[in-house]
Amino acid sequence: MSNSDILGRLDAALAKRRDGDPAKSYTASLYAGGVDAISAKITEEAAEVVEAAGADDDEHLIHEVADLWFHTMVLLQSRGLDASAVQAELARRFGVSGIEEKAGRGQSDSSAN
Ligand SMILES: N=c1c2ncn([C@@H]3O[C@H](COP(=O)(O)OP(=O)(O)OP(=O)(O)O)[C@@H](O)[C@H]3O)c2ncn1[C@@H]1O[C@H](COP(=O)(O)O)[C@@H](O)[C@H]1O
Repeated sequence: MSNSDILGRLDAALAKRRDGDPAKSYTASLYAGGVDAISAKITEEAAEVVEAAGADDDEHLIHEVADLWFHTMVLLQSRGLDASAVQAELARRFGVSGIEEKAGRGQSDSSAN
């Protein structure tokens, strides 16, 4: 399958699972567990990414990052959001140095560290 706009197509599939049967759809079972259950899964997947980062197996690392992305997309969907919102935020940040952006935060947020 082409990977063109895969995040958009996956989001459409995840949205359709909102009324899905948890016994037949893994995504529906995640929604049924609520934000706490989805977040716990994200913590687990993030740890698997970190573990894979320490090994010399690129395919395994890609597999684990895909699992993490998938579960964060389910979390966004559970809040009525989708990947396009994150893509828009990354686009907004694009070309802005992370160091400059963080320094600029202090002008409007005195609690920034
Ligand atoms: N992209 C995914 C996707 N990525 C990961 N997963 C599931 O996420 C779970 C990951 O949990 P685990 O880490 O415990 O799984 P694991 O196999 O033990 O993995 P490792 O521990 O070995 O890393 C597995 O059940 C995977 O099948 C996904 N499940 C579904 N999708 C997409 O979502 C669509 C809807 O899926 P259903 O809701 O299941 O119909 C599918 O058509 C896919 O496009």
